[in-house]
Amino acid sequence: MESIVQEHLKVHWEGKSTVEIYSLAQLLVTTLSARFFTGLQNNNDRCVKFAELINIIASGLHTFPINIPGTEFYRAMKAAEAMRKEVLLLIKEKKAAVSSSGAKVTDTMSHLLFNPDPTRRFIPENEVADKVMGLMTGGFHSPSMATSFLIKFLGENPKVCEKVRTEQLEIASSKQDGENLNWEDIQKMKYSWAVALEVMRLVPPLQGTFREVVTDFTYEDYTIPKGWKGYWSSSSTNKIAEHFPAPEEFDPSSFENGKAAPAYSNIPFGSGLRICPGKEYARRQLMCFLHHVVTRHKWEVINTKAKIAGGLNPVPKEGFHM
Ligand code: HEM
Repeated sequence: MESIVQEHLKVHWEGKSTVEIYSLAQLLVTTLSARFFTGLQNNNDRCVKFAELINIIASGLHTFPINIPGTEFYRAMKAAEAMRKEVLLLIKEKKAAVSSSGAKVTDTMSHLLFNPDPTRRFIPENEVADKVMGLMTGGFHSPSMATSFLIKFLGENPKVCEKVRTEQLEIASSKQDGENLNWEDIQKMKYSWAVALEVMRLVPPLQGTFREVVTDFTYEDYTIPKGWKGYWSSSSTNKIAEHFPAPEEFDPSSFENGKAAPAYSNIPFGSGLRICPGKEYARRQLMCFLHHVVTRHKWEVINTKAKIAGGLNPVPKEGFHM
């Protein structure tokens, strides 16, 4: 992960006077997903293509399912077809590489292809492609949003940024030259994580999603019958004044020194049985990027009044320029 993050910063940040963090974050998370979920590495062109396709697929996820030309859903279906072709090609290439050279298997796709499932069945290629696409799509918008907004808030709050930098420099100074960050280092990034939690509280990367009501219940005199669909919203749950006295203000101290918000009061990753399975991966990714960016670069936000489009994810339409 670290070598990909460092290479990304070298190519896209070093020596640049301005960067647009939103599209760069999309490219970074796709490059990481491509590496860990498919084994693809050192192939920027294919990652750029994946990022373009996933962007279209993700935009079609919460749209009305009318599959006719001109609709967002139609575009998403077309992008999903193209993506499936790409992933099936990667599967073919991987099988050829493994049978010709016995290449080492260190990614999710290989694991799914070359190991039987618990019922001793080998998973068909199409199903493997589905799972890989699900992971790459799930791991696209939310982590790239979180990364972009984290960088934006730090650019707008220099004192907080300086405190994050001090924490990260301390961790950097405890490492040997070239030594990778490990999970203990990530856990030491307490203030940095508090800042990330506060950013995701204010701007949840995923605004909410649906649940089916499994039993009749009454809430505030309304009876909700079994079978109805409910929508839970992190953007309103995270701003209840009882838990966050100034809910609209950016104040990382709410989570500082390991302070935890009461259960279910800050739910950027959802909660319960369907809580985001990529939560710890996302934390590692966010903290690893933050470590390297803050110890090498200083930035401020150019388009502080960037418009954010609502929807499934909050999208900065013109990006965030730093
Ligand atoms: C900052 C980063 C992320 C945030 C804020 C986030 C947020 C969420 C939220 C709110 C949900 C819905 C949970 C629920 O219904 O209770 C979810 C589900 C999901 N996330 Fe994430 N996510 C992030 C990163 C990732 C990553 C990196 C991956 C994949 C590697 C991922 C894969 C998924 C999947 C597959 C689901 C569906 C789980 C299910 O329905 O059982 N997410 N995520």
